[in-house]
Order: sequence, then structure tokens, then C-alpha cells
Amino acid sequence: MLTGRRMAAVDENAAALGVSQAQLMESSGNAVARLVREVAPPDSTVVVVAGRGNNGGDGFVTARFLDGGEPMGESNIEHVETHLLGRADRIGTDVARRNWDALVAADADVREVRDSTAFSLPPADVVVDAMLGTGISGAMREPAATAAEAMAASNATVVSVDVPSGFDATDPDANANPVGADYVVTFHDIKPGLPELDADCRVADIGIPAAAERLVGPGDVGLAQPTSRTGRAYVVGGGPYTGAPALAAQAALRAGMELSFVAAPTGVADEIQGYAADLIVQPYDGDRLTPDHVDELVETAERYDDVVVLGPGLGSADESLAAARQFLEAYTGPAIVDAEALSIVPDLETEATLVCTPNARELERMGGPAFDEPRSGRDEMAAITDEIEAFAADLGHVVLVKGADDVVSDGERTRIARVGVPGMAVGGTGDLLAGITAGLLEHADPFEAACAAAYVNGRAGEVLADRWGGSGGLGITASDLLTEIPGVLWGESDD
Ligand SMILES: NC(=O)C1=CN([C@@H]2O[C@H](COP(=O)(O)OP(=O)(O)OC[C@H]3O[C@@H](n4cnc5c(N)ncnc54)[C@H](O)[C@@H]3O)[C@@H](O)[C@H]2O)[C@H](O)CC1
Ligand SMILES: [K+]
Repeated sequence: MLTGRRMAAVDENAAALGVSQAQLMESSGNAVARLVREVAPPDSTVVVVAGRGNNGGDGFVTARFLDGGEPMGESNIEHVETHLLGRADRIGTDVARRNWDALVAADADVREVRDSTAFSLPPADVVVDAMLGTGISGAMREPAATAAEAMAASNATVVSVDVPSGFDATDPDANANPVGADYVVTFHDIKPGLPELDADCRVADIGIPAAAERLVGPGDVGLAQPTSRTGRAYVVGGGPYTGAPALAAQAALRAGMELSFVAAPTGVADEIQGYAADLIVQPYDGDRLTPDHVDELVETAERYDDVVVLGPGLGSADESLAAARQFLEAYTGPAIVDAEALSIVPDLETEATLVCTPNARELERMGGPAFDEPRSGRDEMAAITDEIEAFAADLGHVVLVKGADDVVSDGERTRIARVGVPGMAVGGTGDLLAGITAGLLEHADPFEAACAAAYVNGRAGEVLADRWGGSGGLGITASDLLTEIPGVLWGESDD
């Protein structure tokens, strides 16, 4: 079952896979027209009442199909008229406008309701309710609200497009059928709340490829995209290595965080600061993380509601891993766990919300499924994703397995991020991914944040490789990718 919000993302993913909104709208309108023919009495007058969004666009396509007559024999549709609530020059999307123009060009009976108080529902046998679909926000406004009452009061058979107008598919509390729909033709998948309505609901296949749901795409970025500059990343890492925490912390800033802190041993603090003036480095005594440091680190992270990134450059010294374990046992907020710190997660007791980002080797060391890179083929990939899903369910945390295809699972939902270039197999890109995930985790649910982060990271590589002449990005470094993150995160999505 898909919420309206997720449906819009799947729609955008379909477009990125080459199935345009116009193609989907054609299938949608066709499906509604078929249902209308099925339920309309002989000599019917059909009145399509359309809004200015894509739900209205589906209504225009419906009208075109019905107005064309029945190619095989007698039609039960005598007359079709389309009433647009509002002015045609205010139609909100290109694809809806093109379908309106096509009705006008075909000399169909179309009317613009320019004065919102002037609309009264004409006599009809069937009313097609194409006022509002999944794009509704807030309570229904005029003139749709009055039109809905008129539909509910009429004797006509009401066929709603996708959802009854006024029904909010994203907020199941607001389930309602203000238009009195007798039939609902919903697209691709049933929406939450529809089965509870007193209406005959049909699901129409409109040709959205399964990959638009299974593969992470630009629509998923829209779902996790920060809309304000807030949040603090707190990278607990560094010691034996210094580049990794610096990259993760910088990536978090590029993904919208307001401040990015690195807690690191005094011995390497200056070096980490030296990589980037934008970071705030908080040194602690010694040359690596030990249990002595943990209380203060947890206290800081909790006090400032930080999103923690635990692990980059931390090394594998026993006392550092013991400290990482103690940290997560005490910490209750959100954290990305990466690199060596992953080894402590399988038998960990924690109240923290974790996103674990292992590569294939680290996954195996966590007790997860073993497989070789690169993986290929649909069947092989399906087998691997099933195993990763089972592992994530067992672990009780979101797992993002890095590879040529990244696999993200929360134990119930599993998606593949098939994006990136061969050159990204360079050191440091995993640290970027951890930092981007932290940035998105500030605003989105952990699974959605991890999916979007995997896509953004890979897409940044593609954008850069393209600019470098399609080299497969073989000369890319992780540092190069940092400045590509914002363009992908905010520049490419429709939202
Ligand atoms: N993948 C699919 O399922 C497909 C869906 N299609 C159809 O597209 C709509 C969603 O279209 P969208 O343009 O996003 O939004 P709507 O048409 O539902 O609404 C936008 C429209 O409504 C106005 N508006 C918003 N809130 C209110 C309100 N509270 N009161 C009054 N008016 C409101 C807003 O200003 C806009 O003008 C989906 O349901 C399907 O029908 C595709 O055609 C095929 C693929
Ligand atoms: K509708």
C-alpha cells in the first residue's frame, strides 16, 4: 500500500526510468473511461469536473476517450462535458495543460469555471470527480468544497479519479468521501484508507515499472530533502586515520547540516581541522578513543540533539571498539555507524536509532550474508536483497550495504540504489555517504534518509564523471564529490 507522498515519489522515479508522466496520465484516463463505460446507463450524459492539477489532467484524458465514441458498435455515452474549476491559463502542470489543449483542439464540450461562486453541477448520469487527487494539502477549499457537496447530493453515479476529492491519502486520519463516490479508480496501488470507504474501489495498472519502487530514484530524494538549514552532525572518529572523519563531517554540511563537529584525539585534531575551516574540531586527550572519553561524548551528543556518525577513521584497537560499544549503549539519539565500529552492532543493546553502512566485507564480519562483488542479474540481486532484508530484520536497525548496487533495508522495506560510476570505488566515498546520511537523518525517517543518501552520493559521482567526459570517473576523489552534493540534493528533484 502506498501513501500519496510515496506515490508521487514513485511517479518521479518512473519518469527518470523513461516512463513519462504523460504516458501514465494516458493510461490513467483510459482506465477511468473504461470504468465509466462499464457503469453508465444507456444514453448517458457524463460530466467531468476537473481541478487544475494532474488529477484534473486524468479527467481531461477520460473525457477524450469517452468523447471518441465506441469504436466497436453502440456507445452508451451520449454526451460528455468537461468543467474546469478555474481558468485554463492557471492549469498547474504542463502535462495536464497539453491534455486540456487537446480537448479544446478536438472541439470537445469544455467550460472554464472562472467565477468560483458560479458553478452548479449540471444534470448528469455519471459525474467524474477529477478535482483533487494525491496533491491535496489541507482542508478542501472553494470551489471544490461546494462542488463536492453537489456531487454527494446528486443522483448521478460518481466516479472518483484516484481518490475521492478531499480524501487525504497521506494522512489516514482524514479519510473521507466528501463527494459521495460510488466508484474509485485508483492508480498503481491501493492507497491507505480507501478500502474502508463505502465505495467500489478498483486498482488500475497504469504501466509504472516495478523498478520505480524497487530502485531508489530522484523521487526518493524529494522525500528526504532538507528544507531548512538546521542540525548538528557529530562525527566521533579519527585517531589512526584523519581523512575519513573530515570527509564525513564535510559531507554532512553539504547535505544541509548547520554545524559539523568532529570529536577526535588531540594528537590528530589539528590535522583534521587543517583539512577544512568549516569544521569544529573538539579534541579529547590521547591518540585514540578509549572508554574514559565516552561519558563526555555522549553527554555532548545528547545535549545538542546531534546526529552522530560513529566510526570513520576510528581504527580497530580493542579499547576504541569497547568505547564505541559503551557510547551506543548509553546514547539514545540517531547515529550512523560505519567502518570498524560496525563490528559491535550485532549483539548491542541500544535505544539509539542506527543506520549501519557496511561494505560487503564489513557486512560479512557483522554476521550478515556473504556475496562477491560485482553482483549481476535480476535473480542474483533478488536473492541478495532477501538475505539483506532478513539480516536487517534480525539486527533491528537500518542497513545500507555499499557496493556497485547499494542495498538499503529496514527489515521490511528494501531498495536498491543502482547509481554511481566505477571511479567511485576509491577510498573516502563511504565516508561521504555516512555524512550525507547524517544530514538527511536530521529531517527524514532513517530508511528514507539512507535510501536518498545512497542515491545522492552515487549521482554526485555520475554528474562529475559526465562533466569529465564520460571517463567513468576513474580519476575522481572523494574530496571532488563534496561540492556536487548540493546540486544533486536540491537541484535535480521536482519537489
Ligand atoms: N502515479 C500516479 O498515481 C499518477 C497520478 N496521476 C494523477 O496525479 C494526481 C496528483 O496530481 P497533482 O498535480 O500532484 O495534485 P492534484 O491534482 O491532486 O492536486 C493539485 C491541485 O489541487 C490544488 N489544491 C491542493 N490542495 C487543495 C485544497 N485543499 N483545496 C482545493 N484545492 C487544492 C492545487 O492548488 C493544485 O491545483 C494523482 O492523484 C493522479 O490522479 C497521474 O496522472 C498519473 C500517474
Ligand atoms: K479525485
